[in-house]
Amino acid sequence: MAEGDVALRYVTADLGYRGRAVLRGVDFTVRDGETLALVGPNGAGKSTLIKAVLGMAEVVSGEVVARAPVGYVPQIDSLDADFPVSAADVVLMGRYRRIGWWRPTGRADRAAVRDALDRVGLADRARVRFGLLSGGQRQRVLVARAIAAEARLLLLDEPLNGVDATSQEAILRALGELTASGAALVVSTHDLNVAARIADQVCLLNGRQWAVGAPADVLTGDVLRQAYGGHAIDLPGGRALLVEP
Ligand SMILES: Nc1ncnc2c1ncn2[C@@H]1O[C@H](COP(=O)(O)OP(=O)(O)OP(=O)(O)O)[C@@H](O)[C@H]1O
Repeated sequence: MAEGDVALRYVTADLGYRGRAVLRGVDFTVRDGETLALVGPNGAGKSTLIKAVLGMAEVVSGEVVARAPVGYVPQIDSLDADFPVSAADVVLMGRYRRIGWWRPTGRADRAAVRDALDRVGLADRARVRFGLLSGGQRQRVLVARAIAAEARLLLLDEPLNGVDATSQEAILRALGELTASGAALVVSTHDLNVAARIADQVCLLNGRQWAVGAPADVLTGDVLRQAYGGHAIDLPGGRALLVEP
């Protein structure tokens, strides 16, 4: 298979806040049609790596080059669920970059919203208030918003965190369709089984980039033991590993 165009590249990047790096040595490339999974313990720097693309964290040194337009799916608990809008309204926000928020929405926008909700299995929830949906359904709406935006590079921060099994499968199916259509994805996850299942590359973080490569090369006991000092982790294939500090 021919290699896709570069969608995202980190070049020996140190990332952080107010001039202080919290994550060092990030160095990888994601191409069209590829999924890169970000894994690592709490506080490893997964969100920071994603936020550096969006200008929400600082590139202290090195370089981060992303191809626009970028879609971002934030952690669900960072949102105000009482927001008085419907699921369809939230998805429509993904179109604002294209139509300008002050312009009336057209038929094509409404069709794009319906299609995006359908792709995450929520076509029948379009008019339901966002805050009345379950956590998993809200997460699916946010994925639909990124789909409606027609972004070619999507950054998803823990999209499966606290999500029920039905929503998890709907989200993973939608992500698979996005990469099949040529989008590049970066997905952070605590779940190494999910990483092994969806990723072409896995990037293992803990304050610095410990490893990046094919899942079979990165998700090994030896590599994980080094990066996750003092944590119990679930390995792909249902095995568990207790890591001594
Ligand atoms: N706005 C901020 N200002 C300063 N430091 C921050 C800020 N946000 C995060 N950090 C610090 O950066 C480090 C990495 O945090 P980050 O949220 O990127 O990790 P994470 O891997 O996403 O963690 P989690 O899995 O718990 O969400 C942590 O030490 C955190 O305290």
